[in-house]
This record gives sequence, C-alpha cells and structure tokens, in this order.
Amino acid sequence: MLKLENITVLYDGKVLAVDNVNLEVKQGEFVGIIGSSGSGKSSLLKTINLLVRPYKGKVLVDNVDVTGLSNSQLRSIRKSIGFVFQDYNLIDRSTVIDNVLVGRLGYKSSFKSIFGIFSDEDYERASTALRQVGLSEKMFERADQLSGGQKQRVAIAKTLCQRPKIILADEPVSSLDVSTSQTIMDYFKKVNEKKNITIMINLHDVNLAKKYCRRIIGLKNGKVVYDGSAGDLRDELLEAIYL
Ligand SMILES: Nc1ncnc2c1ncn2[C@@H]1O[C@H](COP(=O)(O)OP(=O)(O)OP(=O)(O)O)[C@@H](O)[C@H]1O
Repeated sequence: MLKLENITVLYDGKVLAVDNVNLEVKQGEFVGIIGSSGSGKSSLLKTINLLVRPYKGKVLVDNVDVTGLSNSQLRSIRKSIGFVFQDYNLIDRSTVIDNVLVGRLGYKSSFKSIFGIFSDEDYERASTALRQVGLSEKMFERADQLSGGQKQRVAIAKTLCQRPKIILADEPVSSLDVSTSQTIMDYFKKVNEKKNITIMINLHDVNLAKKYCRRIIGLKNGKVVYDGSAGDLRDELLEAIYL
C-alpha cells in the first residue's frame, strides 16, 4: 500500500536528512522507526504525506505517486493518511468534540469547512472515535483542560475520524510518562489490530518499539541500517544504529 522509492530529503540545498531510502509497507503493518536524534526519522515520516517535499524520489500510496499530484488531488489522498504529532496539535480553546471533528474537514466542501458545518453523521463518527479512545465523558471539556495523555488520545480520535488507511505518528509519546506512554501505545495497537490500519511510528524509546512494533526500521544519518523484526534486533545491531 505504501512504497518509498529513492527518497532523499535535502534542507536548504545542503542538509542531507534522508539519504536514498527505499521501503515497502503493507496494509496492517505496525512499523517502528528508531534512530538517534537527527537521524532523519521525522523528515522521513513527513515526506509520506508531503509535509516535507522530497528532493528526489517517489512516494507511492496504493500505486499512485503522490509527489506528482496537484493540491486538490493531494487533499483526497491526505484523507487516507492520519498524522499524530508529539505536541498533540489540538486547538486548546476548543472543546474535545470540536477538535475531533477537525478530522472530518477533509470530507467537506471548502464552504462547509470554513463555517464548520458538520452533519449528524460527522458528530456520530466523532463520538464513536472518542468512545474508542475511552474519552466519551470528556467530550464537552476544553482541550487545554486535559492531561498530556488525554490530549494525545483526542489527537488519535481526530485521526480515526478521518477514516485513514495509515496513521503516521511522530514521537507521539515522548512528552509523556512511562505508564501514559504505554496506554497510548495500547491504543495504537488496538487501532492496528481491530481496524487493520497501518501504523508507522517514530520512537525514541527502543524498549517501547520492541514491545509494540512487529517491524522495526533503524535509521542512521538518513539511511536505513536495519529493517526487520523486533525479535531479531540484537544488541550489536542496536549499537550499529545508535553508535
Ligand atoms: N526544517 C529544517 N531545516 C533544516 N534542517 C532540518 C530541518 N528539519 C530537520 N533538519 C535537519 O535534518 C536532519 C534530520 O532531522 P530530523 O528531525 O528528521 O531527525 P530525527 O531523527 O527526527 O531527530 P529527533 O529525534 O531529534 O526529532 C537533522 O540534521 C536536522 O537538523
């Protein structure tokens, strides 16, 4: 469902963040991306939905090269790709339900999205998504009144509302304590297993990656230096990624 061909990311014409990466990810995979700070994890993830444009290479989503699409065509592809950020990316002063409804905007005409006009079906989907992350009772609270873990669950609900085929998550637990991180990872696991949504997740914490991700990709200086199962990731291979 997802193929990266020779992806290279170059910032300001000189910083080589991703160096000729080739990857294939099948529907329903749970992939963890690990590597030292600056190894290119974030840049790689962001090229998949073109938050960062690759300098070279192709991103194929269901065999369509998204790098060649116009903005309106891209809008339709982006509906199928959810993105979860480290800092939650919520509208603090809005309610939880209004934040989750943002996930429906990709399905609205520009007129309806500007005026925030949502149908009963949109509200139904938003409340279902909140139920899936165990936050129904917080629906009408303001987002800035939630804990970090709850905010990240709202962000996941927002993404689920989009009905994505794939969720990309960029360090989604690095601001959270150990037990809240596990809760969030459990939600990603549930979404992956119950809905067959592909998950690609950048993680600082190798132990979390090994516990949750069936496949691990190790990046070093923008190159893939490991691509295999969590079980095969022995200490000497980890050293090669991090040292
Ligand atoms: N917008 C940018 N402009 C210029 N250089 C950038 C930009 N974003 C990232 N870089 C550089 O690209 C390289 C890869 O950064 P990236 O953020 O992708 O790595 P990372 O593995 O996600 O790091 P971290 O774990 O610290 O978030 C680094 O050298 C970084 O300084």
